[in-house]
Amino acid sequence: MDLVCHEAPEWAQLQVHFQAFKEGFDLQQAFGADPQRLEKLSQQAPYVFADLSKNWLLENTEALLAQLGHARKVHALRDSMLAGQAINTSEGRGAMHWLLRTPQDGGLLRENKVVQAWPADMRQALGDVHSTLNAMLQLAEQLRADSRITDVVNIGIGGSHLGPEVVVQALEDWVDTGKQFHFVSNVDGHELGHVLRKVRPESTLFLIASKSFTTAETMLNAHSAREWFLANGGSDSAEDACNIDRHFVALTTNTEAAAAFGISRTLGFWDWVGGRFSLWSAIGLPIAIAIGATQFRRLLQGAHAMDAHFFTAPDAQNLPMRLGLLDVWNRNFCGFSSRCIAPYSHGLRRLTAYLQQLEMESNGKRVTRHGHKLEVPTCAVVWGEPGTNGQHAFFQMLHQGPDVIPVEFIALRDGGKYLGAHHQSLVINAIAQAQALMVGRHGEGVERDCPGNRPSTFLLLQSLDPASLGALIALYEHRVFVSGAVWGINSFDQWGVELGKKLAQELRVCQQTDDWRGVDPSTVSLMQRLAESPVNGN
Ligand SMILES: O=P(O)(O)OC[C@H]1O[C@H](O)[C@H](O)[C@@H](O)[C@@H]1O
Repeated sequence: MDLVCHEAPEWAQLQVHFQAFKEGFDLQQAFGADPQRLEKLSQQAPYVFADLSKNWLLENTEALLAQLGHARKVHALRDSMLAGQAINTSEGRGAMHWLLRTPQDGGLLRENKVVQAWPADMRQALGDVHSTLNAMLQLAEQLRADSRITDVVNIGIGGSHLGPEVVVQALEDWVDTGKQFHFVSNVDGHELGHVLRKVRPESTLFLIASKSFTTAETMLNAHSAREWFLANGGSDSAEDACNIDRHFVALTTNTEAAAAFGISRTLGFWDWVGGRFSLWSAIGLPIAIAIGATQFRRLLQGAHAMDAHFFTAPDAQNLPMRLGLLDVWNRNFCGFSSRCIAPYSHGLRRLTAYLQQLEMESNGKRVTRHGHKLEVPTCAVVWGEPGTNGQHAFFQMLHQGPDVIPVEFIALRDGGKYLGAHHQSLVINAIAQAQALMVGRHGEGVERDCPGNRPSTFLLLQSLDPASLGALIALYEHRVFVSGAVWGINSFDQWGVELGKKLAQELRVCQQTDDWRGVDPSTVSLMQRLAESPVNGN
């Protein structure tokens, strides 16, 4: 029987190792004691330079973590992922999002001999990936050239929203269509309503993005968008120029449901693409319309370079492996319950929201994939805001609060087309914050003193271009895989989110029948308050 993670002898070894930190570990002294510290704890991975040296790591911490990784069979699980095996055990599916960015001939995976010969089903899957990709990019180019379309409205939620939104925002300097992009996710009618106020049916393209094509929020928004379209001059007859066929496209694995909704143009994908890993699939259509086929392929190329790195680099130089193990170290041994993400980039302002789904929906679990209960914490809370804004808000707590919270800085070497002085100021602030967290301030009075010795990681991209962004996102995907594998959890399902959806449906039935049997008094009272009209604002 498989051991749960904390029963592994390597786990106990790391607990003993952590004792050294209790006896007083100081980051600045660690740099003094080892002139090679920076070199050992930093690396260049494809498109991403990473400096891990300001973390609570001793000379041999990473080696001990790598031993834990081996004991937890992280590499074997990685091989299973690569072989397309059903590592998403609770749903009986593979997790092959990496295949979505693999070139038709196997690219770097074949060059690096990761894949010698694809088995027939894998060849078939790769062929299907490329036919859909080609069809999607062709459609994207057609739509880009269609000057009658001025606005693209993506309706989707979770994985069918966050990835495309983050990428389109991040690559704003690469958006060259002259079209406006809108992302509607919330079932709160204000979001859709505010977009519909700005657009006209004859110049708007609606993308209905939903892997399942059953998600309540997306379906309600899609129905409302269609009603608005028909009520404002659009038609459901193919004979009219402004018709649903021309103005709605579905992005889904459930092509039948899309057809039943009345959308004939559908781009499909496969159940082995998890929602939060789907921006590389047909769900990426808004990205492809925004930046065009060539740049979309660059996004895939950057991610593929990171895939090949993850599948081939030795542990000591494998960035997703190092970061995934660092996450386990920080969470389980150092006891840090959250991690702050601070992208020093306006383009990456929604990256944290994206990572919250990627990390917390993947690894926010407390049983192993074999059904054993874990007695140790798993995924840290991921939170944050872009810098320098965060500095003028919650950074106070990072510097002087009683809890130690590791911070992850993400910065760009080249700031793009805007004023150099702005970019200099932005990046220098990021570097100075990482320095301040480490050195602290002492001897200036209790209120002013900052304890310092606070850990951080610094990720540096050359620029916010499609390939670098692809690599950055793939880095996070694989890092989450690594920590999930160490904890022994299935990082690819999300049963926890089902419960609230089911209860919302049940409450609707209670409300319709006015039958509240079995429902707790607090819930009943809230539901009844909803039904009452407010009196004097109370
Ligand atoms: O793409 P859809 O099927 O509409 O799903 C959208 C989202 O909703 C679900 O509740 C899941 O928590 C997410 O993983 C998913 O991305």
